[in-house]
Formats: sequence, C-alpha cells, structure tokens
Amino acid sequence: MTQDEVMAEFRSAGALLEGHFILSSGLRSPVFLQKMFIFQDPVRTERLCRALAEKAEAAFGKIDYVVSPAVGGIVPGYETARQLGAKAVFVEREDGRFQLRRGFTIPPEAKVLMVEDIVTTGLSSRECLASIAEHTSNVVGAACLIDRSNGKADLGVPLVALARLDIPAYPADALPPELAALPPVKPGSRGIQGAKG
Ligand SMILES: O=P(O)(O)OC[C@H]1O[C@H](OP(=O)(O)OP(=O)(O)O)[C@H](O)[C@@H]1O
Ligand SMILES: O=C(O)c1cc(=O)[nH]c(=O)[nH]1
Ligand SMILES: [Mg+2]
Repeated sequence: MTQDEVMAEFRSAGALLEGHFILSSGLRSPVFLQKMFIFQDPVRTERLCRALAEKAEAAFGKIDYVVSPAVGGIVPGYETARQLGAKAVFVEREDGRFQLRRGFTIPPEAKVLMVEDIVTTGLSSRECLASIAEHTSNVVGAACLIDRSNGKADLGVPLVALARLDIPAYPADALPPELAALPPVKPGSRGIQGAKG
C-alpha cells in the first residue's frame, strides 16, 4: 500500500481532523489523525493492518507476539497479529504506567513486535517498550500506521510505518496565533481519570 493510498483511507474515513489538538505528549497541533474513525470500520482496518503486517514481516521476519499500548494500539495490534498469525496482547496504564495486566504473559522464546497506531514524539511507544522489557528482551522491532515524526522519533528499536508525515506540533507556550485563537481539545486517553499518565 502506498503512502497516498494510506492517506486516502484516512481521508475517506473522515479521520484527518483540523482544529487545535492537545496531543498525548502535551504538544499542540492543528492536525489530528482520529484513528478510531479507521478502527470503527473492520474492513478498512483489515486493509491497513494487512499492509502493516506485510511490511513488518518483510523487515523483521516471523513474529510470534504483538504487544500494543492501550487504548489506540489495541485494535491495530489485534488485527496486525491476526494477519501475522501471531498472538495479540496489550499493556494498559495502571497508576499512569503501562503494564501487562489481566494475566497476560509473553513466552521468553517468542519474537515480539510492538504495534502502535500513531507515533508523534515516540514517547508512548518508548513507555510501552519499557514495560515489555520487564517481561522479555526479544523485541525485534516496532510498527505503526502513521509516523508523524517523519522518521525522527527514536524508539530504540527499528520502526516500520505505512506512512511518514511531517505535521507541525508546538509547545503550549509557543503557539502560532491562528492556533491560539481556537479552543483546544484533547482526544486521547493519557491523563484522563482512571488512565492517569
Ligand atoms: O508518540 P507520542 O507523542 O507518544 O504520541 C502518540 C500516542 O498518542 C496517542 O495515544 P494517547 O496517549 O493520546 O491515547 P489513546 O491511545 O487512548 O488514543 C496514540 O495512540 C499514540 O499512543
Ligand atoms: O500525538 C498524539 O497524541 C496523536 C496524534 C494523532 O494524530 N493522532 C492520535 O491519535 N494521537
Ligand atoms: Mg495511544
């Protein structure tokens, strides 16, 4: 799947939003990729995650386990795992830290792929990888649908992405006037009650 085809999926799902968004990292951006508008359509999700699985398998070989960070990573992690013939587990925030809960385990010999939905600064991915490292050292790489850092985020493992974009993001105290004029909204789950992070 080409980058243009990936972006066409986001556009036709209505998932390319414009406004004033508070990102997971605290940065502000005039553009938000609402991945849940992709994931509400299982057929579209399957198309994208099949392409992601093919790219990940070409880069890293056979994968046994996919681990994703909740909430956004759960659906693409599951569907990418399905396409890879792998198991899918997820980490979720407890007292703000990602943890493997619910009795999930990762066998020590399993080759693990971390799957994210969107990478912006890479902070959430690094937090997820740190929590996986408490269980296994067998992480072969990471995969995401969209890398908004355009390849600049350093996860400490190789990252494959279906599309790489360079979307502006600003510290809250350095907003361009046209962004400062709009009321900010925070669509993601980091820091909300019960998922403090
Ligand atoms: O690379 P980063 O700067 O960390 O930004 C990307 C992260 O932000 C979003 O998660 P968010 O914490 O907003 O919550 P969600 O998964 O519930 O959407 C997205 O799902 C990634 O996990
Ligand atoms: O950085 C983020 O929090 C983020 C950006 C984006 O475009 N989409 C998303 O779900 N999260
Ligand atoms: Mg997330």
